[in-house]
Amino acid sequence: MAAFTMHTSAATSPYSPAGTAILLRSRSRSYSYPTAATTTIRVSCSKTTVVIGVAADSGCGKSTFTRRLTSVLGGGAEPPRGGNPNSNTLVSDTATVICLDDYHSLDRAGRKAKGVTALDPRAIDFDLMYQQVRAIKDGRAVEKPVYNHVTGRIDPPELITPPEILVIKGLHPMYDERVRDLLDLSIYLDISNEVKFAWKVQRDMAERGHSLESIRASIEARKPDFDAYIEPQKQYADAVIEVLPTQLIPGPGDDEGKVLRVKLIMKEGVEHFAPVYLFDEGSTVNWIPCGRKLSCSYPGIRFAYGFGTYFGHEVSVVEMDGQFDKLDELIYVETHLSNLSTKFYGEVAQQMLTHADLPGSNNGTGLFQTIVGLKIRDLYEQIVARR
Ligand SMILES: Nc1ncnc2c1ncn2[C@@H]1O[C@H](COP(=O)(O)OP(=O)(O)OP(=O)(O)O)[C@@H](O)[C@H]1O
Ligand SMILES: O=C(CO)[C@H](O)[C@H](O)COP(=O)(O)O
Repeated sequence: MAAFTMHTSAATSPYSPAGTAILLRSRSRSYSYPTAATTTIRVSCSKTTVVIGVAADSGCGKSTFTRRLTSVLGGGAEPPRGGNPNSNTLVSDTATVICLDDYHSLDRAGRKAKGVTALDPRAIDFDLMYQQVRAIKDGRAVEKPVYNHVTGRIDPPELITPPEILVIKGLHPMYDERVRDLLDLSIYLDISNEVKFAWKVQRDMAERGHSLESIRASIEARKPDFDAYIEPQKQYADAVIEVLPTQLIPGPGDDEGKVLRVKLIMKEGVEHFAPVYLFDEGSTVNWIPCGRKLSCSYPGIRFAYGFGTYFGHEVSVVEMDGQFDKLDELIYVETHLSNLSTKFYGEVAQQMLTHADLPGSNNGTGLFQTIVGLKIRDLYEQIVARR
């Protein structure tokens, strides 16, 4: 159920530190962390690991998003050299992406024996997840376990050294309060049931030979735990990319789930994260860009911009329904969006063209993932500059 309403209420920043400073020293920096009595945070360091959380159900675009993100950050992302061929980690010059599946405390057989799904917190070692993310943020390397998706077992650990940006992607990056508090920005990819089903069919039926019935059964089997443990995390997200069926096709709509209505919901008041807007900040806008400058075939394209509340937080929302015919014309749309955190004119369009082969490159999923990637780069640069 969508939690976005057009009322207003007080914004709450997830970052409201309070406490007395305790000085900790790590390899290349010194920090002072808050405890219970003052609001002082003193930080001086030569190296900073910014931590980003990306949450979504399985098969909902986390890997696609992190590929776009590492590209925006620069340099190719690859599994650790010479390591486990089934590693779930990606390392680039700037960022390391770890997959939280690696913190499964129960392997596939263990989950089966106990009758719990991979979404159930009992299958996850949150203590270790917290300790290791905390350590990396503090500039210390860790030996992280590896969950092997080929064998379904937990492999020997791999070394993770502190990068400039650590992305933790998976089912539960915002589930545990201790881990959540380590995040400098949190993203939730909110894929509606209809679209999730269409994507699963596309991947698991076309590419993996599963039957329609087995795909339906697997989604149904995970749904209670998804509703209980995964979806509630979206209330903590600083940005949500919500993917819904189109409203541009009347009647039964688009039953292949190819034409999508995508919303970028951005919390107000988040440090270093200024929401993107269309035309005029704070107004309500409906825009059909099709015409001389943007080619649109049926069913066209519609943008909207407005604000409201999401789980009690003030938010701005940019929405795109439909798909682009010609990606090189996207620059026309880009010029009407502000606060994009681009470094040069046309950077969004350039990123979208570079990754035209990734799923969602012709619609709002690719557009908003790219924009969130640029915002993360900007957030990182602001944090480093401040420190
Ligand atoms: N924006 C999109 N548009 C269309 N299909 C998409 C989109 N994003 C993802 N998909 C489909 O979902 C599949 C899974 O995407 P991706 O690997 O990025 O998800 P994931 O959350 O990392 O999955 P997993 O957790 O299973 O590794 C893709 O192969 C594609 O079929
Ligand atoms: O939801 C998942 C995470 O994306 C996987 O189902 C979970 O990690 C278990 O993996 P596998 O099915 O390979 O044992």
